[in-house]
Amino acid sequence: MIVSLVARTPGPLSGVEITQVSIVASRYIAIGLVVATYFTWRKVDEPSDATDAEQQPLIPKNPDGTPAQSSEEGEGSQSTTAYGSTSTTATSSSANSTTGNPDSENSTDGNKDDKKDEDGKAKKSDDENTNELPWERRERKRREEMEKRLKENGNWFDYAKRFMIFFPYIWPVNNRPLQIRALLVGVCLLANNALNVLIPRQLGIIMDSLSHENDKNPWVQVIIFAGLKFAASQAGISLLRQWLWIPSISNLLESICFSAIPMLIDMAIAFMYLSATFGPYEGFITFATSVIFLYIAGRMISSLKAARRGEVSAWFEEHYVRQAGIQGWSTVASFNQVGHEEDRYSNAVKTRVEKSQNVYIGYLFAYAFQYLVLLAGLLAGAFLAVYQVTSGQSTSGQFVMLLTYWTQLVAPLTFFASLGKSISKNFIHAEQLLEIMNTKPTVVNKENAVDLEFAGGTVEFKDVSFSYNDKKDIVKNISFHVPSGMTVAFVGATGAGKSTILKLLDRFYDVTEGSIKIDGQDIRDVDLHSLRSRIGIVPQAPILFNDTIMNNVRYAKLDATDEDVYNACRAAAIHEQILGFSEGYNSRVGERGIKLSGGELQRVAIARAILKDPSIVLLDEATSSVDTETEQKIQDALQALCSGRTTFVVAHRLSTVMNADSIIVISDGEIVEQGNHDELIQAGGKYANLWSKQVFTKPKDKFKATDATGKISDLVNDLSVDEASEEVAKATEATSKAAATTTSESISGNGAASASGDGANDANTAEDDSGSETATETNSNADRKKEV
Ligand SMILES: Nc1ncnc2c1ncn2[C@@H]1O[C@H](COP(=O)(O)OP(=O)(O)OP(=O)(O)O)[C@@H](O)[C@H]1O
Repeated sequence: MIVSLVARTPGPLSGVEITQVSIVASRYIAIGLVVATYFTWRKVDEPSDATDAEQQPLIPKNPDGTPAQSSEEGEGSQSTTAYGSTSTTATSSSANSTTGNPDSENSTDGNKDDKKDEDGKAKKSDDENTNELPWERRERKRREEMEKRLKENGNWFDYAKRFMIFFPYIWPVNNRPLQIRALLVGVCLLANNALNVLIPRQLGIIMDSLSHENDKNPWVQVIIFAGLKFAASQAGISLLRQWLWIPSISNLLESICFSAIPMLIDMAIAFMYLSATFGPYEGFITFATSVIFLYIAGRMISSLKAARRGEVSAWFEEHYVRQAGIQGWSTVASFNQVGHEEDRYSNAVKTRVEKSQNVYIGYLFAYAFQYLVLLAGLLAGAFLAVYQVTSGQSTSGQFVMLLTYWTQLVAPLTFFASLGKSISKNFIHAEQLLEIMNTKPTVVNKENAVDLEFAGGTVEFKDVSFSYNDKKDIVKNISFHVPSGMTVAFVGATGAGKSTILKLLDRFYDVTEGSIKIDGQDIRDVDLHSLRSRIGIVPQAPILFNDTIMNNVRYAKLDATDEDVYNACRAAAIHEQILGFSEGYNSRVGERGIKLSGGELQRVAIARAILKDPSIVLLDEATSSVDTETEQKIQDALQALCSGRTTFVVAHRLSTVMNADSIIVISDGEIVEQGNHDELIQAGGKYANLWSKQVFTKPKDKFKATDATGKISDLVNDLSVDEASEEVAKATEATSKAAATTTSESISGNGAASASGDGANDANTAEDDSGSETATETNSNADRKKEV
């Protein structure tokens, strides 16, 4: 077009030529807008570089690059015994001897660390955080950018602006080839716009050349027409565009970029071109028709928005009911509720279908009305053109061009109406996504949080209270100090808050009051990633992904070799069993690990923790579902895992925690007793009470053992015969002592009396938590701040 304008004979520009120049100008403006938008957004993200994220292993390394173990072993080995070992004297003395000192030491450490933190903060700017991998930095920046944008106001502009937070997810950030493709796609779209006007124009030229209204060669004009049609066909620019845009990024973006924007450009061109050819009235009619059409389409869409929202929620409800039924199939089957579930699902489907039908009917009426508007516009435009042709102001070829152009214009307009529907649908879905993205996590990194500086793993809980929902305190003002490498066990009634304490340490939740410190650093001040990379947890109910066993175990350390995984599984006493599965390590475990037994699930979780090689170990009922023999094997592995590392164990089976360096008895969120096994048995309080119940069989127990030796007939726990006899003797002695002191001691004696009564006299009596707790609580409140 430019070439033909340059090559033309000099003279004033005709209306058509002015239009052509305008078209070219509008294209460049459009390209300019696209480029400007790109550069505005580009500031949000870092440019890619050779050391880019995607090329790096996903597993973060220790800051010092050394294996976690090496830095801790020195300290841990001083006073440490393995999990399950019984260096009680050393432990308690070391623990007790530091009752005052570590506090002061820690506070000094804390001050030092605080200072260090401040220095660190001053030294390191955000971008200079050398411990941060490029992909982490980019993620963080995106998050920050997103947070900035998440400001909700009521007007339309802000509503649209809120969706800009999706931009980094739909634009190929840091992918230069894809960005170039996107720009080429823009060029293709503009070429399509040009073709939309050139084809009808060419048709008019052919008509005029045939009727000798111009002196052009009709043969050549037909060839040019064929060339333009080819370019506009599925084999032309459209094919090129689709090839360039194979990586589809999002429906919404495609709809806007490939349909809405080109259509707006088409409208602008049509207005200018028809004004130049038939005069301003024709252009005005076209413009007015388009605007009225789009206005009505917009109104219809917004009036149907509520119905669409209803349809989307019905769709989600249907999906939820189906998923819940499938996931809980065993509950459904065992409670004979298949019929109930079928009804629930069919009701959900019925509701969704009804809502869909309402929306569909609404759209049908909207389309019909929009069609009438278009028809009225065409009629008005055609009447005006007919008048101009009959009055000699225009040629018949131009009339043909008008009709053809109108048809071409109607197609994108009608498409735009349906596009409005899909855009509105996408926005409604995007709203739901926005809601999720707007939900702030309860635990987040503090601004400029620094990495945890690990120095052995000393853990301190200071006046910690916590509640899940502000209504009831689950953990109440607890304090204890655990020197590095020690093993601490939490025991107590179900629901007492034991698991919650472990979750607080792993910072799944932040404490409501008080503080938790690791090596003198408040865990709220350290980077969450650096904290969790130090902690390995075996949860009470481990959840596996619906993937192979190999991938599930490897999840703890994505770059672990197969051999590493085998070793971890061997240590967790599950290797042989996995080999026995039909596809060995490649067997899939099903949704949440449903295809594994409870014991297998726990052992896979233990293998995962072993593979992670953490510095602090949290075992929450880690072996509750395995049989005694297997547990014995796992204990060896756990012993190796916990050796030299600060370990927290929650267990109901007391035989698994009796060798811990310190045992803390929790009742209703409070520490009611603490000490090692012997001390607690001697104290004859709640622990002795629990112990005696686990050691003795109940007199009325119809499963009382009747083996040949008869020696172990009184034992119900999983201790060896010798151990058991010894423990029974100890327990009996302790409980008798406690009973003897009952009469003379008023406060601590209540607990002892309860233990004695329960344990020695009536082992079958149901556990009287409240009775014995009052006394022991009072007694142990004074000791609450005692160190482990
Ligand atoms: N996410 C949560 N939201 C609200 N309450 C919770 C949540 N998790 C646990 N709780 C409540 O907190 C209390 C303590 O739970 P926790 O799991 O810590 O007990 P526990 O001593 O470990 O019990 P168990 O021995 O049965 O595992 C319980 O009453 C429980 O209902």
